[in-house]
Amino acid sequence: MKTNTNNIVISHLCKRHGDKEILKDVSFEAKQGRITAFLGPNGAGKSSTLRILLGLDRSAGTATFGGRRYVTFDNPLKVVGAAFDGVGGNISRKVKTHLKIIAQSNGIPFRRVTEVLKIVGLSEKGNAKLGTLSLGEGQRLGLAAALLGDPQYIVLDEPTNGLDPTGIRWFREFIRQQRDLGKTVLLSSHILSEVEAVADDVVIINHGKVIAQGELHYVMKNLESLEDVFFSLTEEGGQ
Ligand SMILES: Nc1ncnc2c1ncn2[C@@H]1O[C@H](COP(=O)(O)OP(=O)(O)OP(=O)(O)O)[C@@H](O)[C@H]1O
Repeated sequence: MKTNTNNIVISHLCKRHGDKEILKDVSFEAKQGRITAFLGPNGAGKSSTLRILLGLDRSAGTATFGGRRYVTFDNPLKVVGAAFDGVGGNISRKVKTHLKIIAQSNGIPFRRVTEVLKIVGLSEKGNAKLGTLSLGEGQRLGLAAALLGDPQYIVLDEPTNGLDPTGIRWFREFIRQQRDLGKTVLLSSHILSEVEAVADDVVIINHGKVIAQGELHYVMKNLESLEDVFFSLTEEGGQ
């Protein structure tokens, strides 16, 4: 049987900040063609894990894309698309220019800028200045930047933060399309109900420790919602 290698594999991450152990042997996989939601309350360790995955921080253990660490890719944007909070960039710069600068520094043709603006529904905003974008438009621009290199892996930290109901609906449709294209999607959230509708698999982290993982319907068992799952697990000693 052919094994699928386009998975994100997080393996035995351990991390301390001073006396505080913030990641305690964190291990899980995000599989190709599936949406994996990485869930947990504020301060649980989600961003710390994603930062290590994206080579922005170090720790014991390994975090790889298809068996390779992020820092080993020559043109990472062509392999991994990531969006963390905020767009960054000069607020007086045009949306198109912002994306062109990212494209240029990653060997991506400019025509891709028009394509990604269309994918995220921002075609009309190409000449708008970054500083004039709404929160939701900024989120879409972050996604556009992540998609520039048509990456296999999509890693999004709190992608629905600040989106209104229309934006959340749009995002769900968008991320399902990416999954159906065969991408490996990992997204973090502390708002369980916002990812419940799209997640195939879930990983729940609390106090730096993975307390549950598996297919959404398996983890939810007979409970009504992920909120119920989360509270039942943490009340039973998820510390
Ligand atoms: N540089 C640092 N120095 C000290 N403590 C840190 C540092 N970075 C993170 N932490 C701590 O590590 C823990 C995990 O933080 P992290 O940002 O990974 O959580 P999170 O699950 O992403 O939370 P949120 O949903 O609020 O973004 C927190 O207790 C945080 O205070």
